[in-house]
Amino acid sequence: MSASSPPSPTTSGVSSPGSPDVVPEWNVRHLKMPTAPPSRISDSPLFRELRESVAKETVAVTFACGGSVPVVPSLVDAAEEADDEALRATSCLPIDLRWDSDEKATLSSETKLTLPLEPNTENNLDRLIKDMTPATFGRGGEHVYDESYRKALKLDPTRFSSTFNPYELGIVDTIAQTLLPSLRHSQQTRSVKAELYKLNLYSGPSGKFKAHVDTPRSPTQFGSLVVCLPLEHRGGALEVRHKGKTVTFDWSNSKDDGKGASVGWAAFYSDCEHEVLEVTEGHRLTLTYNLFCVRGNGQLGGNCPWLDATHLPLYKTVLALVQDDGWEKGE
Ligand SMILES: O=C(O)CCC(=O)C(=O)O
Ligand SMILES: [Fe+2]
Repeated sequence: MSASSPPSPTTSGVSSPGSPDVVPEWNVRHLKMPTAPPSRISDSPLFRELRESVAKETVAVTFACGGSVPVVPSLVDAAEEADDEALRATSCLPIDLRWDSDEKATLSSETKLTLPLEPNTENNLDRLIKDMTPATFGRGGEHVYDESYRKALKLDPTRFSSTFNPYELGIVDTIAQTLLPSLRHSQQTRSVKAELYKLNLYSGPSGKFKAHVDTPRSPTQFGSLVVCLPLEHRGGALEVRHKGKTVTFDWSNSKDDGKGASVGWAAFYSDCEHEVLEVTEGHRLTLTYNLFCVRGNGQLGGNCPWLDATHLPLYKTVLALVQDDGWEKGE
C-alpha cells in the first residue's frame, strides 16, 4: 500500500524502452526549474530560495513531514461510494484505547476510551490521567523530571494498546518516501519500522516540552513519529527546527471549530531540535514512535527463514521436475 506515490515520469524521468532493468524514475533532482521566467516572481528572493533548495539535495531540506487523517464514524460508505479501496487509507475510524490500571477492582469498561470522546466517558479520561505517570527526559545521562522543562504524563507501551495503526493508513510508507528518498532506487532495499514508544499527555494549562533533540535508541534509528489523537485542546503546537528553518504542526482543535475530528501526525529526523509549545486548554494526547531504517523485503532469495518454501503453490511441480530422471540426465 502506498499513500502517496510519486507522479508518473514526465520528460524529466529516465525511461528506457526495451530495458526492463531501468525503472522509469521520477526524481526531484532531475527536475529542471525554469530559468528566469519573464515575470517578476523569478526575481523574488523566495523563488530563488525555492529554486536553490530544489536544486540542492532534497533530503537536506525535507527534514520533517506530516499530515492529518479525518476520523469518520464508518469507512464502508465512503469506500463504496467511490468504489475505491484506496479511499480507506484517507480516513480512519474512531480510535479505541485500553490500558492497565494500578487501581484494584477497576472494570475493563473503565479503562477504555474511544476517541473522539464518546458522551459520558469523561470519568474514563480522568482514570487514564490517574494511571499515567510523570514523563521524564534525559539530562546529563539521567532521567529527570522537571516541570519547568517538560510537563507531561506518560504510559509505557507494555501498559496500553490502541487500534491506531500508522502502517494501515500509509503513514509509514509516506515517511519512507519522504524522509528516505535517496534509497528509493538503490540496490539495497530498506524499509521504515515504526516502533511504539510512549503514550503522552500534555494538559492545559502549561503542559509543554521545551526545545530538545531526541536521543536515538540505536544506530539505525533515524527519526521520530508523533501522532496526535483526536481530543480537544488549545495550544500545544509542535515546532521542528533544522538549519534555521522551522516547520510547525498545530493540531489544536475543538468541537466548535467546525473542522471535524482528525488524527494529526508529524515525523522528523533525529537531529532536529523540536519543542511542544504550551497547551493552554484541554488535553493533547499523543502516541510517539521511534523510526528505524531496516532491511527491506526486496531480496527474498537466500535470506528468508520465516518463509516455508514447501507451502508455495509451485513447490510440488518444481519438486517433481527435479526428481524426474530426465532432469538429472540433463535431457
Ligand atoms: O508530542 C510531541 O509533539 C513531541 C514529543 C517529544 O518531543 C518527545 O516525546 O520527545
Ligand atoms: Fe522529542
